[in-house]
This record gives sequence, C-alpha cells and structure tokens, in this order.
Amino acid sequence: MQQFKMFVDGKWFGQKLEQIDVINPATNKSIGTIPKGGMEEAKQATDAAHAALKEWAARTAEDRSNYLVKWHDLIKEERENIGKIMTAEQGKPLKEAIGEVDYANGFISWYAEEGKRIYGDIIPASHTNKRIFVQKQPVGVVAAITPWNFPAAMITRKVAPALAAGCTVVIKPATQTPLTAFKLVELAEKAGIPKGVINIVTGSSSQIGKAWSEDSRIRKLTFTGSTEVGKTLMKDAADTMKKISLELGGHAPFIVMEDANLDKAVAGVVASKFRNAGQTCVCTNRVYVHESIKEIFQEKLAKAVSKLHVGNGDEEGTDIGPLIDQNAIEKVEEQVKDAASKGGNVIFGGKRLEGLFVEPTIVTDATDDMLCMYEETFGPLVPITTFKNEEEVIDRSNNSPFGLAAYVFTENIGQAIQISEALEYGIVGLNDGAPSTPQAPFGGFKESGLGREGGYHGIEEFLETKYISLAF
Ligand SMILES: NC(=O)C1=CN([C@@H]2O[C@H](COP(=O)(O)OP(=O)(O)OC[C@H]3O[C@@H](n4cnc5c(N)ncnc54)[C@H](OP(=O)(O)O)[C@@H]3O)[C@@H](O)[C@H]2O)C=CC1
Ligand SMILES: O=C(O)CCCC(=O)O
Repeated sequence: MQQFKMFVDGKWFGQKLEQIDVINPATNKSIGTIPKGGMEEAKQATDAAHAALKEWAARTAEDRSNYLVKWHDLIKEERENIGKIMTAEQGKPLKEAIGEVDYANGFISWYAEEGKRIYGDIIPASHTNKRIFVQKQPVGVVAAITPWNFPAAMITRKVAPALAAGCTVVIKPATQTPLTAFKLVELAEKAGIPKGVINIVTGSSSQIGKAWSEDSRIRKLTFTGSTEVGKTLMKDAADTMKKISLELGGHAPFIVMEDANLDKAVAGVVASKFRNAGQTCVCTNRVYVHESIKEIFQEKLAKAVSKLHVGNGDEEGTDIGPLIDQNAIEKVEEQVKDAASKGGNVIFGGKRLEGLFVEPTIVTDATDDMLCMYEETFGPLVPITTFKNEEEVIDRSNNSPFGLAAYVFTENIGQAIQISEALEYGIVGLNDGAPSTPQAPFGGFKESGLGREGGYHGIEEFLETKYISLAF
C-alpha cells in the first residue's frame, strides 16, 4: 500500500504524521494513505508560498507560460495514468476521468497563453502635466480548496490562472480524492516549477481552512464545494479582507419547450444529469417539460436511460460509477422516498444496488414541494414536472436560492434568447447539455457563489488593479 506525502517548499513529507486511508468507492478498499496535516503544515505551506512569491511574480509572463506549457505536456503524456488514479479514488468511469484530465489540462494551456495578455490602460488625465497609468499585479499568495467531484479540473482551473498571473499557491484537495492532486503536483515539480510556487497539504479541513483564512499573507481564497462551507470561509476571510471566489452548490432547471427537438433534449438531459453519476454542481436537478409533450419526452428519456450501464468505473462500458460515499447514497434514497410519498411516479430505477451504486432514476409528476425539486441531489435522479407557459417556467426555474447552471431546449431563436436572459443563472446551456469549457466564465448567481473561473474573466480574480498618477 503506497503511503503518499504532502509537498511544501519543494519537499515531499508527512509520513510521520497520522495517516488517513483513501478509499476506492467502487470496491470499498483502501488504495493508499495520506498524511493528516493541520494548522502547522498549513502554515509551513504559507511560509513557502510567501517566500517564493517575489521571485515568481517578478518573472516575465512568457517565462511563467513556459513552465505551464511544460506542466501541460507532462500531464498530456500521463493522461491515461492520471485517469486511472482518478477512477480509483473518485469512481467516475475511466473514459470520463481521462476526459476530465483533458479538460483540466485545457485550463493550463489556456492560461499559459492568457497570462501574456494581462494588459493595463492609460487614462486621459484632467491636467496637462499629469498622466494616469493603470496596471495589473498578482494578488499574492492564493489558497485553493477543492472538492472530490472533479479531482483534477478544480485544481487546474484555480492554479493555472493563479500561476500565470504571478501568484504562488497553497492547495488543499478533498480528503476523499487527494491522489490525482498529488500526481498533478508531482508533474508540476517535474516541469521545473520553482520550489514554493505550488504547495499541497492534506488533512484536517477545518484546521487548514482556519489557518489560511486567518493568515493575512494569503491574499486570495478560492474554493469549490458546498454552499455551507463556502459561507463559513467567506465569513472567516472577512477579517483579513481577502479576495474570495466561491463555486458552490447548484440546482439546475432543464426546460424543454413545446417546439424543442426532443432527441436533442433527451441527449442533453443524459449528458448533463448523468455526468459523474449526477455529482456535479451543474448537473440537471429538475426537468420542466411543456405539458403538451410530456408523454413522448418521458418515453424517449426512459429509453435512453435504460441504455446506461452502472458499474465499476474501470470496467469497459460503464456509464455511471458509484457515488462518493454512504451519505451521498442516503441523500438520493431520501429524495426518491420523499418524491414517491408526495405523489411522484418512479417510472425508471429507484433502487439502491450493492455497495455505493444506485440505479439511474426517473420520477414523473414531480411537484415543487418535493425535496428533489429544491435541494441539491448530487446523484442520478431526474424529477420531471410539466408547465403551461413561458412565464410560469421562468418563475419556477428562478424560484431557488441557487443560480449556477440552467438548460433550455427550444428551436425558436427569439424565445431562446428571451428565456436565457430571464434566467437568474450564471451559465445557460441553450440546446447544449455540456456548456463547460476552459475559455468561458464559469460561476453562479445568488448562493451558488462569487467570482468566475475560466476565460479571461478567471485570471482577473488573481489580479489587483493599481493606477499610477504621474505629475511632472
Ligand atoms: N460545487 C461543487 O462542485 C460541489 C458541491 N458539493 C455539494 O456539497 C455537498 C457536500 O459535499 P462535501 O464533500 O461535504 O463538500 P465540502 O464543501 O464539505 O468539501 C469541499 C472541500 O472543502 C473542504 N472543507 C470542508 N470543510 C471545510 C472547512 N471547515 N474549512 C475549509 N475547508 C473545508 C473539504 O475538505 P475535506 O474533504 O477534507 O472535508 C473539501 O476539500 C455535496 O453533496 C454537494 O451537494 C460538493 C462538492 C463539490
Ligand atoms: O463544481 C463542479 O461540480 C465542478 C465543475 C463542473 C464543470 O466544470 O462542469
């Protein structure tokens, strides 16, 4: 059994600390152990990142870009190997895991270029003897706290723009999926990224989170995970007035208008709902189908879902792997039971299988008082409800504290634009069940978070704006 180590200031360490098992959710077997770090290790990481900051920030953008390109190329060479590590610790099907590695690597190559385009401005002054220059500077040391559902992409989506902007980073991956993160950091070291620029610690999330929140040397905290933890981090970060980005929970509505191409809509639900067994914050959580097409849509969706194969992610042909843990299974079970007790019809699936597997499930006749219609599911359950008109479906879609992703399927261009604009969501998939991509600004409205990741917007999160007023 491999004993993994943390990486701080260019050194791998931690084998003398208490160890935590990393469990394969498909087999319930330990696949390695990681050190249980805490306050002390979090502080060491901050010390290292702080010491490395000045030199890294002073480099040219092109120099930093070259390191990112090397890192990208090493990840590309090992994409299958990293995918296997991810499937073993997280459970997602291998083809999806390798797809995530490519997606994750897309952030590195994109920001390797975007770092070269951090432009300033010259603003006309009010006096003839003055000039005003605006420039962007790296915010400083960045703390990145990442979840288990995307063990690679949530790291690179934060670390690549931070490094490109001239920041150094300390990372805490989810305890359930640290091995992919260690592999990425190992390849960053191999790419020659200087010591202290990337540091990673594992262990007590509350201690590490507190140490970083309270440390005034950390100038930016970037987090993906639950809304509850995001709120705690935001409160804790207030005392040192850090910049903060939060990618939190979602509850995506999927709207199927009367004139939608139903085959495209069904493919869209399958893509957005069953990716990662339903465990993404942009997964469809509730489907609104126009009442006139309800029967045919449900029939087509049930047929498509019946073709999905549930199994261990490392087996060929698996579409849906295990859920991450027992709590996740119980949440889905509770939502199915609740829906059935309130008049929902389970027309497909509905049962838990052995281990951490659960059948893909379709519940029709869903009503707004069912748990699955307002509480994030994070599992392969699709509740379907009907609507009569555009105004109704927009109101019901927006009636949520979340505002991350929404999906609309229609062939009417004018209606498509009007609905997209009316939705209080940061991402709208218009006839598109898979809108995520490195060059677009991923992020949510309302309690789904703050800030954007990806695209040129994503690098702004790691920059401070300064103006220099010159008088002569
Ligand atoms: N937006 C998204 O992509 C995600 C949303 N979720 C939602 O959240 C629910 C719960 O998932 P869960 O894994 O518990 O999510 P969490 O928010 O608890 O975990 C996400 C990350 O935050 C860390 N963390 C947890 N508590 C603290 C803390 N007090 N201070 C600092 N860091 C902390 C975790 O560490 P550790 O692993 O060590 O606990 C992990 O690295 C899911 O069912 C889903 O609804 C979950 C994951 C991702
Ligand atoms: O927060 C998540 O669930 C991860 C982001 C998924 C995506 O990038 O599509």
